[in-house]
Amino acid sequence: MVDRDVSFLFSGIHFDKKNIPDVFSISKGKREEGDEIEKVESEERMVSGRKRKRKTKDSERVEGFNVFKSSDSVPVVEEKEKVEDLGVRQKKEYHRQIERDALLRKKHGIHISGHNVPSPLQNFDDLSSRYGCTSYLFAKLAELGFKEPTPIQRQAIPVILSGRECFACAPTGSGKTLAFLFPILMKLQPGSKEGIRAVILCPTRELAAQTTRECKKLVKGKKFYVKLMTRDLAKNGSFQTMHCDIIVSTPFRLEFAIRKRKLDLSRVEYLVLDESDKLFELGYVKQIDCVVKACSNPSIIRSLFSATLPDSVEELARTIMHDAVRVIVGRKNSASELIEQKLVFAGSEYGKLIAIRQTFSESWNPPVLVFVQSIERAKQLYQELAFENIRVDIIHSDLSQIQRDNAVENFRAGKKWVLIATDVISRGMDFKGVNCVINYDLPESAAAYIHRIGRCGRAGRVGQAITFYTDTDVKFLRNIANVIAASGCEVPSWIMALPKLRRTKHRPSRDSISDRSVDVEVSNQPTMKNTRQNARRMTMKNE
Ligand SMILES: Nc1ncnc2c1ncn2[C@@H]1O[C@H](COP(=O)(O)OP(=O)(O)OP(=O)(O)O)[C@@H](O)[C@H]1O
Repeated sequence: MVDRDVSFLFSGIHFDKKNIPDVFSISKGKREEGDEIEKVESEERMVSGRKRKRKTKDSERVEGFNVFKSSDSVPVVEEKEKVEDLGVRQKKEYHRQIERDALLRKKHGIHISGHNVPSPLQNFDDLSSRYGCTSYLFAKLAELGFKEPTPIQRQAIPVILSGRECFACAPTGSGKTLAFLFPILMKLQPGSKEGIRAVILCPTRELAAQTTRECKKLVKGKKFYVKLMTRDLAKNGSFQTMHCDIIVSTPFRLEFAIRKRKLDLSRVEYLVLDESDKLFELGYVKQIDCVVKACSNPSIIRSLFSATLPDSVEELARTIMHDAVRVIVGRKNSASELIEQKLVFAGSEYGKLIAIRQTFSESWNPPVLVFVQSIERAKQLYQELAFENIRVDIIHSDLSQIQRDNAVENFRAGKKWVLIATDVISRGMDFKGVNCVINYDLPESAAAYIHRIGRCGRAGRVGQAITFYTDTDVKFLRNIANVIAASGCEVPSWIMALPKLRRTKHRPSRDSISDRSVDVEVSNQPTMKNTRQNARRMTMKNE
C-alpha cells in the first residue's frame, strides 16, 4: 500500500488513504523493461479537487426505454420514467427487452454492472438501426471481414455510444480495440477543425503504433486525422497548426508534449486507457494525471480496457469514473480458452535450452514467440538460436526505434519465424498468425502470463502456450497454474496443491542461458520427484 494520498489521478477525486490500491506504488527511479519510461519520477502530484460535471446529452444516454439494471438480474427503470408510468403495452415490451438483453448477454458470457446499461448489439446492423452508424464505417466492417460483433464489442460499443464511461475486461484477442475505436469514430465527425477530440493511451510504442494503424484503416478515405505521437512529434510538432482529430500515444510522450509544448487537450471528448492495469502499474501515475488534467472538457468520456483487471484497479475505477458501466466478458482475469497450455519442467537454465530445441525439432509450428525476463537474457538466447537453421529475431527496449519496428514488421511479414522478446510486446500486440508462445522464463505474474500467451489464440484461432519452469520457479507456479486450470487445461495435482502466494512478482536472478555445466532431465510430466532429482544434480554439479 502506498502510504500517501493519491488524490491526483482523475482530477477532482479524492481517495481515502486506507483504500489506496497498491497498484499505484511506483518503483522509484526504476526503468521498467518493456517500455520507454526514460525517467520514472517518484513524486506524485496532488491535484486540487475539481468537481467533475458531466453534460451528457439526454438523447445520448439510452436508446429505447430508459431502462437500467443495477446488476445482471435486477432490472430497474430510471427515476424519471418509472415502470408504473408506462402503458400496459410499453410495460410488456420493456420486460421483454430486459429478457432479450439478459439472454443475449448470457449467450455471450457478458456480465455487466452499473445502472441503465444499454442493450447489447444483436449484430452489426444494430449500429445502423439503433445508432445511425454512418455508411462508410459500416462498410468498413464488411471490408475487414467482420461478420459478427465479438462479445466485448456487443456491449462496450452501445455503452460508449450512449455517452457512458466504461471499464471493460475481456480476453486477449477478443476485439477490444474495435470496441473502443468504433464508437469514437461514429461520434466524431470527420473534417472538424476543433483540434484533438480523442486521446488513446497505450503502455508501449509498438501498441500505440498498432492502434494508430487500426484506426487509420477504419477511416481510410475520410478526412479524419489520426496521429501517432512519435518522439519527433512530441519534441518538434507544431501542435497549434497541426490537423489532428485523434492522437494515440504512450503516456510519457503525451505528457512531454502537454508540459513542454503546450499541447491543448481541452476539447478532448474521449479518453481511452488501453491496457489500463499496465498503465497504472508501470509507474505512469504522474503522466496519466497530467493527461487527465489536460483533458479538461467536463463532458469527456473515459474508458478503461484490458484483459486483466485486478481488484485494486477495479476498485479505483469504481471510485473515479462517473456513472461507469463495468463490462466483463467470461471470467475476469482469465486466459483465452482457445489456447492449449502446458507447463514443462526443464530442471535448470541449460535444461531450458535443451527443451526449446526439442520443442522446435518435435513440433515446429512457426511463427513462434519466445518470452524471456530481461534484455540480457533475450540477447543470450538469440546468440544460442541465431546460428541454428531458424530465422530468428529479437526485440527489447534497448534497441533503436527502427530496429524495434523492423523486428515487428519482419515477424508480421513472416520473414522471421521466431521472435525472442521481453515483455515489451507482451501486451496488445496483434500478430495474426502466431501459433505458439513459449515462456522461456516464467512470467512474473498471472496477469503477465495471460497477456504473453494471449499473443496467440486470437480472433477465433487456436494457439499453443508452453511454459518452462525450473526449481527456482516452483514456489511461484501456483498462480499461473490456476489460470491454466481455469481454462480447462491439465495441471498436475501437486502444483495445484502448492501453497497460494500473495501477490508477489517473480523475477529471480537466473544462471546464464548458455551455461552448459549442468546436465538435466527435461520432462513435460513434472513431478515432485524429478524436481528434487534435478535439484540434487544441480547441487552436486555446483559443488
Ligand atoms: N468482430 C470481429 N470479427 C472478427 N475479427 C475481429 C473482430 N473484431 C476484431 N477482430 C480481429 O481480432 C483480432 C484481435 O483484436 P484486438 O487486437 O482488438 O484484441 P484485444 O482484445 O485488444 O487483445 P489484447 O488483449 O491482446 O490487446 C484483430 O486481428 C482484429 O482485427
